[in-house]
Amino acid sequence: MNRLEIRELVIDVPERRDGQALTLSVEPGQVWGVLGPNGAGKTTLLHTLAGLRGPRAGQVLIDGRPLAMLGRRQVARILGLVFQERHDGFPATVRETALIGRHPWLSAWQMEGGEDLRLAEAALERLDVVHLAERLVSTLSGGERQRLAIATVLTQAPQIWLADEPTNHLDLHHQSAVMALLAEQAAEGRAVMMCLHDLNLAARWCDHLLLLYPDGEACWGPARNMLVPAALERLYGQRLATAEIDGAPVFVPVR
Ligand SMILES: Nc1ncnc2c1ncn2[C@@H]1O[C@H](COP(=O)(O)OP(=O)(O)OP(=O)(O)O)[C@@H](O)[C@H]1O
Repeated sequence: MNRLEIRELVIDVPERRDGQALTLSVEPGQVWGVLGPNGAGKTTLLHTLAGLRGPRAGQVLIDGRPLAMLGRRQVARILGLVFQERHDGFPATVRETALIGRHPWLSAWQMEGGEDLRLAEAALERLDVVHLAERLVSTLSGGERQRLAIATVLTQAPQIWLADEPTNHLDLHHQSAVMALLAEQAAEGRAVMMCLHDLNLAARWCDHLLLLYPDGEACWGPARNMLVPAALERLYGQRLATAEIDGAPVFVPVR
């Protein structure tokens, strides 16, 4: 089990003054949601946490060790990132793509073995794309691609999940299935942080929330403390009506 710690972190959003420094820990077993309007810096934060871009200030630590001091392979064995956007590099099938998740676990030139194939197959099955295993990725629909991206990270088997809008392109059933998968990952002792645009998915599935405001302001804490209608209305600049269904708050934008 690994914990992700953010210490006095100022993300580098181009052409924006320094935002509030973030200090928080994503503990094994926790599901964090990052909420904020377009351009608030959610993707920038996730990429900073994954070590893909540097912060303006502060540190990202895994189990107390600065991310910058860990090798890329070591990081890739611990931390998985579901990207918001993806581009086809070279023609590959769905199965070959899922198997890319095993690369951090293989030495240079080592072929994937039976256990790697088994993990990939199980992940494809779990994300409901196993029937597409032989298909070229370029032929997939948006939702099928999204499910493959998550299956690839599941094949990678990281202890820390960073997911950028994991429910993008998904129909209602697959949205629920993916949120249930991420909650299950946490219940098994992994740490999960995801960016979400859907407040209601966040309210139902996340136990902690980080609100990122477009001016760089931020607040974070247990979800029940963050799901305050006035704070959410200010976050999105949008009036909301609130109800409660199944014990979770539900927010609907109103005119
Ligand atoms: N290379 C760049 N040059 C200039 N501005 C950039 C660059 N990369 C990102 N930005 C800006 O940084 C801000 C934060 O972008 P980011 O993708 O992190 O936002 P986000 O909260 O994930 O948005 P969304 O909800 O639209 O996905 C945006 O205003 C974006 O236009």
